[in-house]
Amino acid sequence: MDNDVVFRDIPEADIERALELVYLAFHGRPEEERREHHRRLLQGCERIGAYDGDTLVGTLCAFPFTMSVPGGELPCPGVTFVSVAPTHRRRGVLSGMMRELFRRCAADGRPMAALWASESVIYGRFGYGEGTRGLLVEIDARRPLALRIEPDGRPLRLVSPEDAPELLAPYYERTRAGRAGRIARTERWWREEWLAEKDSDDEELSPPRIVALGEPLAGYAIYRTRSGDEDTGRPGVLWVYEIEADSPHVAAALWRYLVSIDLIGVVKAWGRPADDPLLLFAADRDQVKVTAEWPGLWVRLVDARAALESRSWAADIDLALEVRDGLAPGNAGVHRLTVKDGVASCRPSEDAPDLTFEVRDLAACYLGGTRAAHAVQAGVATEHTPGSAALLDAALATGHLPHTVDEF
Ligand SMILES: CC(=O)SCCNC(=O)CCNC(=O)[C@H](O)C(C)(C)COP(=O)(O)OP(=O)(O)OC[C@H]1O[C@@H](n2cnc3c(N)ncnc32)[C@H](O)[C@@H]1OP(=O)(O)O
Repeated sequence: MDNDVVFRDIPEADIERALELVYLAFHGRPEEERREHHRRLLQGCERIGAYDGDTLVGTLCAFPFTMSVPGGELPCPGVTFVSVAPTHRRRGVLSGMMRELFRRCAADGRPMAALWASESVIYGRFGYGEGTRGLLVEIDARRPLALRIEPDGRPLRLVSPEDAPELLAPYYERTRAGRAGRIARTERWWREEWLAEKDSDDEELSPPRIVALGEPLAGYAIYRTRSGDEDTGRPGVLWVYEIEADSPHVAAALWRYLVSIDLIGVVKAWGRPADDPLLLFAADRDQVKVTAEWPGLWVRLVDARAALESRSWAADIDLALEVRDGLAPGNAGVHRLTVKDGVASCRPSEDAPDLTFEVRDLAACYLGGTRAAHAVQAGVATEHTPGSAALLDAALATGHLPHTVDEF
């Protein structure tokens, strides 16, 4: 650790310096409109800086999110704008900022943190585990979508981006309760992150289009399109940003609509969950292909006992869990997890452990997306009492896999 570096709040007056450091680290040179957007985001964030004397050499910011967990929700810093000056790399600056974040979380009762990683290799060492996975689904749109089920026959309607938050936000809140890993979206988040006129990564894309089905709303999709190029033969592309539906029949109607739009050769959906019903109700899996897969949200249990007590459980259980954690000392050791009539208690224990996890693997299991038995089979967790991983999995089971497309 670099002893000359101190970790403290980045005051408002240093936001401009923080942005310069972030652009330096990410090799960016955004236009003023984008910088202004970043400025506003940073103003709303908790901001931890690493200062070498007066020089800002590291930033770690966090959105004050509330995140769904099975059966409830938790306050959850959404870690973002992480950067270290090229002159100060690999001297423990990020490690120091992370420790400072965990110290603050433990002090003010925030049992978990989450982030999206620029590189998957970085955050496991800090105890973050893969909380959600995303699939890239590509659909050949030169022919109608072949379906095994009947699509909902009710009419579809287009909704303007201006009117969309009022219609979609209450619906999204309901889906959030059924899927762990989803943040509560503010009106500003809807307008600036979801429904902005321009896509920040690809300005060639159309404004967002919103299609809705049902009154009251039974499902919606948000998408953008890019026209094809006759000279090069590049097909028109439709990017699905979000699709949510009450039933597989509503989902089928939305997907069929998206695939049937004229002058579009391919529909691509980014970050779909592995349990997307489309993958089962599509009649021709040569038409609907998963072409990539990656970790989405990385989750950190800063106070594992509080986090375990805060989620719902699918079965009663009584196990001694050993957790290995070098960065959040309160987590390290054996904890007796008892779930009775759906209510969990988790206490420090002297018992011999039934299972041993690194905190990152416990975090991966926490939202329900990774099975403890897989962690044992992969050799990254140890089962001391035969059958205990299966018992834990039965208790952790959720109706839907955790999933989010809110990248931050
Ligand atoms: C949530 C987000 O914002 S994701 C964005 C992350 N930021 C970026 O990718 C911007 C460019 N990169 C950077 O600014 C820096 O390299 C950072 C922030 C990734 C790392 O900062 P550093 O201060 O160098 O990390 P630090 O010195 O604390 O590293 C701790 C350990 O992680 C390892 N590590 C850090 N970054 C990386 C990496 N990109 N690849 C592999 N290992 C890494 C270090 O080697 C070190 O390992 P050790 O403990 O075995 O010695």
